[in-house]
Amino acid sequence: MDKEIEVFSVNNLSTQIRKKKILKNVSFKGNTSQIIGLVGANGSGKTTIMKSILGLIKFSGEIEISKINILFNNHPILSRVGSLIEEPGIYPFLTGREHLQCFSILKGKEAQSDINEIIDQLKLTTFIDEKASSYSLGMKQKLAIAIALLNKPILVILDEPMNGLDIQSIHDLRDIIINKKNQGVTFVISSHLLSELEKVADQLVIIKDGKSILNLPFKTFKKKEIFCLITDQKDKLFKTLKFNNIPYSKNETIINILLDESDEKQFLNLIKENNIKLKKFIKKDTKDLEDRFLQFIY
Ligand SMILES: Nc1ncnc2c1ncn2[C@@H]1O[C@H](COP(=O)(O)OP(=O)(O)OP(=O)(O)O)[C@@H](O)[C@H]1O
Repeated sequence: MDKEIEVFSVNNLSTQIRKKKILKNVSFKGNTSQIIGLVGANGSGKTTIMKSILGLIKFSGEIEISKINILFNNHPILSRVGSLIEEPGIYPFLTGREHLQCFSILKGKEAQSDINEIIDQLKLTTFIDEKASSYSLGMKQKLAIAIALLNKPILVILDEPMNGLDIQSIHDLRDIIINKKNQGVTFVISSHLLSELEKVADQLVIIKDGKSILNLPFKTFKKKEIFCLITDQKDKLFKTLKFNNIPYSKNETIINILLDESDEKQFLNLIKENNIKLKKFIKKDTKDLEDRFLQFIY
């Protein structure tokens, strides 16, 4: 399978709710068999991004799935997109199987085998014929994931899919995601469980205050060092960082950058060449992935 085929793209996505800017020029994309991990603090804008891709809210910018433009309320390609956003919408008076039947757009034998395969893979057999009113939080979550995987989607969007799942179920879900990815499905998954996300995601997109501040392979994020900088010539520094494709995050005073350790000297030369004076330049010690994430974005 050709892994370079683009499945979706988000370009300069911006949204506002009652004059409050929520998303600011977010851009990223996903190819066939790629899993994009969306990570960010509470309220950073992950769910809003997912809702925009699904055409559920108004936005400016451009979103394409399979080269077809997604607009608010006009999204013909979405029959090929599975999603779980926020609370799973489950009807208490229907059984799990009836939910799957309602949401299936396939017909006859194809629909039946799609439903049976998903029940099997997600290990839903013991409760799928019970009414959903008797389901625990985790069971509802599993059913909602099953609905998202119905209809042989090309793209699956999962907002916090591990919510409420036990250890075995998280393990099973991971296997299913990887299995589907190997069959060519693209995923966008948000999670606060970095160590879980790391096990499946290829690409890491970090969202901070409605902006995509980092978009790089997960492995690269793990490998690179974080350096902390302070300068009075911020604009000049940002220009240099952008021009040289050096990932950075910033707050009022501090700028964090990601570099290969071996590139430290080269970077300092670059700073010199651009006549930028640094007041501080130190390598941060990071214990693990979580610490690395916290030190980079805050
Ligand atoms: N319906 C709404 N009305 C007003 N503000 C909203 C609405 N929906 C979202 N927001 C605001 O948009 C911002 C982004 O919210 P969003 O739910 O996208 O964040 P998130 O990254 O998914 O957060 P979490 O990790 O807590 O789920 C927040 O500041 C939130 O308060």
